[in-house]
Amino acid sequence: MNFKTKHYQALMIGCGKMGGALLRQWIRSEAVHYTVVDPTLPELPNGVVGYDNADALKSKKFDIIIIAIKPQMVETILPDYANLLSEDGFVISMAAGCSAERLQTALKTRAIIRIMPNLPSFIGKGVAGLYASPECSEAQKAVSLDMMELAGTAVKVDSEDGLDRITAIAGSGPGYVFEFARTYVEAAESLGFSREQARALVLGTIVGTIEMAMDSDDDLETLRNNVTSKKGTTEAGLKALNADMGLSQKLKQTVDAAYNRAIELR
Ligand SMILES: NC(=O)C1=CN([C@@H]2O[C@H](COP(=O)(O)OP(=O)(O)OC[C@H]3O[C@@H](n4cnc5c(N)ncnc54)[C@H](OP(=O)(O)O)[C@@H]3O)[C@@H](O)[C@H]2O)C=CC1
Ligand SMILES: O=C(O)[C@@H]1CCC=N1
Repeated sequence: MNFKTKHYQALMIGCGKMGGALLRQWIRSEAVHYTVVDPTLPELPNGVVGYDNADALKSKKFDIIIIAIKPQMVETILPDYANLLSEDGFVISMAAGCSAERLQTALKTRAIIRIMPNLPSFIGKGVAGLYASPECSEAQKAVSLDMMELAGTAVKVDSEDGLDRITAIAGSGPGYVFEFARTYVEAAESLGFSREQARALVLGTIVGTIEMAMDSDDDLETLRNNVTSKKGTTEAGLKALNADMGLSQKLKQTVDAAYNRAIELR
C-alpha cells in the first residue's frame, strides 16, 4: 500500500455506473478524499462531496483527476478542468479506447494513467487493466495500483494497445457473461421453470462452476470432461452448443468486435 505516504484530493468527472462502482470501493481507504461532478448527481457514499457542475471548483486544486465520462465527451468536457490539476497531479481515465494523447491535449498535462476496470468492481471483485504514460512517477503508478486493488485485481500493461485488448476481454466481459446468463435463463424457462426458479438454477450453476474452476489446477477442458459422461446428457448438450465450433467462432467474433471498437475510440 502506497497510500500511507500522502493524503490525496481526487476529483471524479462523471459518476455513472462504472465510476460509481469504483467509488464505492475506493472510499474504503481514507487516504484519498473524493469530490464528484456529474449533472445527474447520484446518491454518493458518505464523505464524498458532489456538484452538478464545475463552477464551485474554480479556485480548487486536485492531486488526481479521474475521468469517468464517455470517451466521446472528452474534448467537450475536459478542457474546463485543465486548471484544476495541481502541479504534480495526475489523471486516471477509465474512458474506453480514449488514448493518453487525447487526454493530454484536453487536460494540458502529461501524466496519465489509463485503467480498464469492469463492473464487478461494485462488489470488490473487478478485474482491471492499468497502463501508465511514461511521464508518470513511480508514486503515481503505485497509488493507482492500490486504488484498483481496492476494487479487485489489476494487471499492468506496458502499451495502450494492451489496455484496449483487456477492454475486449475484461472491460466488456461482464456484458457477455450477463447475456450468456440471460439466454441460459430463457432456455431454462422453456423447460418449464418459473423465471425465479430458472434464475436461481442458472446463476447457482454458474457461480458453483466458476468457483470450482478458480479453486482447481486442472485445465478447463479436463474440468468440462469431468461433467461429460460418454453418451450422457452433457455430451448431448455440448454437441448442440459447440460441436460445429459455432460458440468458439462467436466468442472470437465478440472479442474482435469489442477490440476493433476500442481502436475506433482511440
Ligand atoms: N460500464 C462499464 O462496465 C465500464 C465503463 N467504462 C468506461 O467508464 C466511462 C463511464 O461509463 P459508464 O459509467 O458506463 O457510463 P454512465 O453513462 O453510467 O456514466 C457517465 C456519467 O457521466 C455523466 N456526465 C455527462 N456529462 C457530464 C459532464 N459534463 N460532467 C460530468 N459528468 C457528466 C453522465 O451523466 P448523464 O447520465 O446525466 O449524462 C453519467 O452519470 C466510459 O468512458 C466507459 O468507457 C470502462 C469500463 C467498464
Ligand atoms: O461498452 C463500453 O464501451 C464500456 C467499456 C467496457 C465496458 N463498457
